[in-house]
Amino acid sequence: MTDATSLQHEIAAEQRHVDRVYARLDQLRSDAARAEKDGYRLARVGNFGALVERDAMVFHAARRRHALDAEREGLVFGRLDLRTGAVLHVGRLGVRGEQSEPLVIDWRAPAASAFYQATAAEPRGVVRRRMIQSSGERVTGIEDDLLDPDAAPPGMRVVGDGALLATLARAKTRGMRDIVATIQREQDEAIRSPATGVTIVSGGPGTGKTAVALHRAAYLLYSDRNRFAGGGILVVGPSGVFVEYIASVLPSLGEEAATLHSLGSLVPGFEATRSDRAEIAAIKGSLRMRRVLERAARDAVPDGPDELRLLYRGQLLRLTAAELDAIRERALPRGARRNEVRRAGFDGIFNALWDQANRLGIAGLPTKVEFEDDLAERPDFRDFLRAWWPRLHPRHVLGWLADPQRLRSYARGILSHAEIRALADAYRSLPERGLTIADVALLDELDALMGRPPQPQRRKRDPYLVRDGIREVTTYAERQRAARAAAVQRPEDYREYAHVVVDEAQDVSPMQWRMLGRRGRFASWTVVGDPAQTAWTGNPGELAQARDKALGRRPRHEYTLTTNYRNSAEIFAVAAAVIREIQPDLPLPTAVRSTGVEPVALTVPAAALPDATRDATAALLAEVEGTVGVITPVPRRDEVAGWLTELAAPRLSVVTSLQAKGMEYDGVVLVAPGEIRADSEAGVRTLYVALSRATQRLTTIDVP
Ligand SMILES: Nc1ncnc2c1ncn2[C@@H]1O[C@H](COP(=O)(O)OP(=O)(O)OP(=O)(O)O)[C@@H](O)[C@H]1O
Repeated sequence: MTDATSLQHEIAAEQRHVDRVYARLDQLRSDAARAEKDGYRLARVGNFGALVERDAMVFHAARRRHALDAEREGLVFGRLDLRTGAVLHVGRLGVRGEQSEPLVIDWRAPAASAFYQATAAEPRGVVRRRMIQSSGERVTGIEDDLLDPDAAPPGMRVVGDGALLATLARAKTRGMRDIVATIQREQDEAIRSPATGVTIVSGGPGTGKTAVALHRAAYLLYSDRNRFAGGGILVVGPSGVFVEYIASVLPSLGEEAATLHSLGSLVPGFEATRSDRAEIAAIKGSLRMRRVLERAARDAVPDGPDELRLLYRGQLLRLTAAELDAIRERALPRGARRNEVRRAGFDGIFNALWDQANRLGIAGLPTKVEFEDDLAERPDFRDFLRAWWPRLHPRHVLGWLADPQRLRSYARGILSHAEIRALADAYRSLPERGLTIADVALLDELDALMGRPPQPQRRKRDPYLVRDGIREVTTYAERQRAARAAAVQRPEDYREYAHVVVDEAQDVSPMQWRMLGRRGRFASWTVVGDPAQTAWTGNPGELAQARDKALGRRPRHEYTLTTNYRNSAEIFAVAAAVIREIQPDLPLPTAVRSTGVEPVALTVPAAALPDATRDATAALLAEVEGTVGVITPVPRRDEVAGWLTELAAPRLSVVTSLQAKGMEYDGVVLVAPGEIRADSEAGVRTLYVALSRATQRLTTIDVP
């Protein structure tokens, strides 16, 4: 038999199995749909036992039907032939036949781990591992690894030459793809790391850290659904662009119980996308900001009343600015939260006025309680209290930093003069340009410092209320559904996640670690990053301290990934040379794929930059099938996007070097790399990130 007929023969054999799986799937799906309907019919029988039965039936049937639909595409992707003679198929979902025999094993199940873990050196009972590629329901290719030739039965065929490389070479869509069929051993170990404690995954560019983090979320949800779907999994990435890029992976793994956020969107109501320059980010991210904010959170409100004058029974009662400040400070001892102790402030005012009224010997003074009631009824007095101690939103207090005088008084002795000047400059544009990503962590800190204003008591949620007006929840299934809906719409400031995944962790500042820590107090963690790619130029000691505090004393499990699956070897060589300039001994991953195409490096006069960028972008759009990213220095993003309006296409993105973090494109045009390099102390590292985004083609265009 020739290689080609041998391959066709094997494909046909796998197709038979795959057909059987889909036929069974259709049967299960219609069973599930029928069970759902029957469940509802059972309700009419009306006895309690029938209702419980119906509940379970409807709930499981609906969930199952949903899973079957979501995972249909390319359901079966692997096969193991074991020494024992047994054959296992591995897929996105477990499917059993009519006699309960496993037709497909879920990739997350322990029995499937050999599919990812077995190697020729350590075959773990696997003789042949087969990857099955399909398009829809049709098997299109097979790639085999013979792991234990001595145990191979006569006639066992081995075909193909590398599913991984074939997959890697395929063009990308805008979103990240799931790698479930080709997870590599070292990645699998990190994915299946214990569910408790902190799992730390590091590795150079393109080693699959993000892919691992997302598959780990899916794995955790599978291994302990109650715990992780109940509490929820929070996945945090650096930017909105990045979160959009990875968002498609989790649902495609069948998991929707995860909440995705960027560091700029973690505080409800805010969606910051703007980055600060590195030296400003270093100030805003420093733990010293906590002390600056503490002072702000205790300060008098701008434009608040600076004295109180009140006529009471013909006598003037008066509190001066100094007296008002003293009352505020007494009512707000260190550690007290301003929004929560308003009442104490008001009591301070009543007491001071009462003492004064007594001192003045006002005729016919009523009891203290009546005196307070008298005052409380007066609109002018109520207006005073509201203006003097308003309920403050963190956004108001952060806004005070835009006033250089206030900023100076809060930061004196904490930040250096130069830092205060730089920060004042940066905050001058706050009213027009809005928050930056780094500001969001400061808002969160202020929120923690000031507390929530006491809210009017909400009416308790009626557990039997399904939706407006529909109160009849009689089934377990409906309650489950209602509970799940509630879980997805967790309260806005939900902070009790069961697991927190932090991607691009090298860029999380100390203040951002505090923000994350508040959301993961009861969580286990997966922290994924590459220190060589950091843009952080602040104090490294502070960073380690804040991170350790957020992660607590939980046991740590560390993994390092060593193969770069993204870049062609030619492209990674250029990126590697750049990082070697500052870290000659840094262990770098090995890029496994060679395209034979060298990156193009152009230098053009500044005036020619727009044309050169346009030409290079058009050329890459023609050369690659998938996405093209144009990466620019931060201040140039909009200008460069303006040059490219005629080329606008869904597969073309223009992003800053900071937004490019974690991203991947088939072709990359890097504009003005020299400016990125010179931008800050972290410039070389940011350039390293930008140079390692492309899978196939890279063109850099510098200006002299
Ligand atoms: N086992 C694998 N099979 C197929 N593709 C893979 C595998 N591992 C990683 N990849 C692909 O390699 C690319 C890089 O992966 P990913 O973005 O997760 O890397 P990373 O380590 O997070 O990179 P960076 O640090 O540069 O942001 C992605 O396209 C991913 O799908």
